[in-house]
Amino acid sequence: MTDTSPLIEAEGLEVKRGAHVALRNVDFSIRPGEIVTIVGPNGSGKSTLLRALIGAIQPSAGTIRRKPGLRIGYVPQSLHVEPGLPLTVARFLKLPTRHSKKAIKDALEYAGLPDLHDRQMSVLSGGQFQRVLLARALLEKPDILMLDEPTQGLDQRGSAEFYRQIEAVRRELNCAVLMVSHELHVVMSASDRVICLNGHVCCSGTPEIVATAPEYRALFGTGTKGALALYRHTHDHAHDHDHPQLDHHHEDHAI
Ligand SMILES: Nc1ncnc2c1ncn2[C@@H]1O[C@H](COP(=O)(O)OP(=O)(O)OP(=O)(O)O)[C@@H](O)[C@H]1O
Repeated sequence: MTDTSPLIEAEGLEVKRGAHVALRNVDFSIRPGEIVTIVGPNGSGKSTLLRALIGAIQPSAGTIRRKPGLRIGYVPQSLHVEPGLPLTVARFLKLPTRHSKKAIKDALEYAGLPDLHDRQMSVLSGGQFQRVLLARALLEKPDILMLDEPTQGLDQRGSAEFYRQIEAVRRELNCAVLMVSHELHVVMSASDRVICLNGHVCCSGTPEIVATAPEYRALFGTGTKGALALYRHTHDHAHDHDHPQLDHHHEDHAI
């Protein structure tokens, strides 16, 4: 039988950054194959939550349980690569752990970059660079992929394409996805569950439930309504089998 127990589970999490309490009383869990998105205003603790779940920051209270042997693929917001440094994509992907040529080729393919092997890192476009970071995370064969605002600096189309790639990766590799994003309209409709954070969990649930929650509206207003519907109209065919809980017949009601 498939094991659907949570990959990571946090209870009563409190995380301090210096004297500042960045997170308090946060409960969280993610199951195999789920796409969960964290939204919230600047400084609401989104990156802090991801870093605590990875184990990069110690919580000051509460517990985090990771499934034994859990493999996490982490895609950071950005990464500085010395511009003058001659470094091909393939070599970059071998740092710091060596991987076989085949593994690198597969990872680039999953990330949507089959031909970029020998390209210099310094000449990549923003979208290509983020996909290389995605390929690097995929090399770890993650049970869960964590992305911290991975489309910063990409234009709207570039980020929509990036998120579609993430959905394709999830389908093919069957990994869970936990991401932080500001692009509510794109990301919320692609998620199974959305968590709205503001130092604590304001509200959480399916994109529809969160978009209509008063706590969410107090933070973001109702401005995502049109964009959320628009994205659905454009992409609902591709998403139907992935998100059976999304009912496309009710797009006109007030979300
Ligand atoms: N090293 C640190 N020392 C002190 N305070 C910190 C540190 N890192 C983060 N903080 C504070 O913790 C809070 C949460 O920061 P975090 O980066 O998690 O927010 P975020 O929701 O990811 O923000 P953004 O959307 O702007 O990226 C912020 O108020 C921030 O100023």
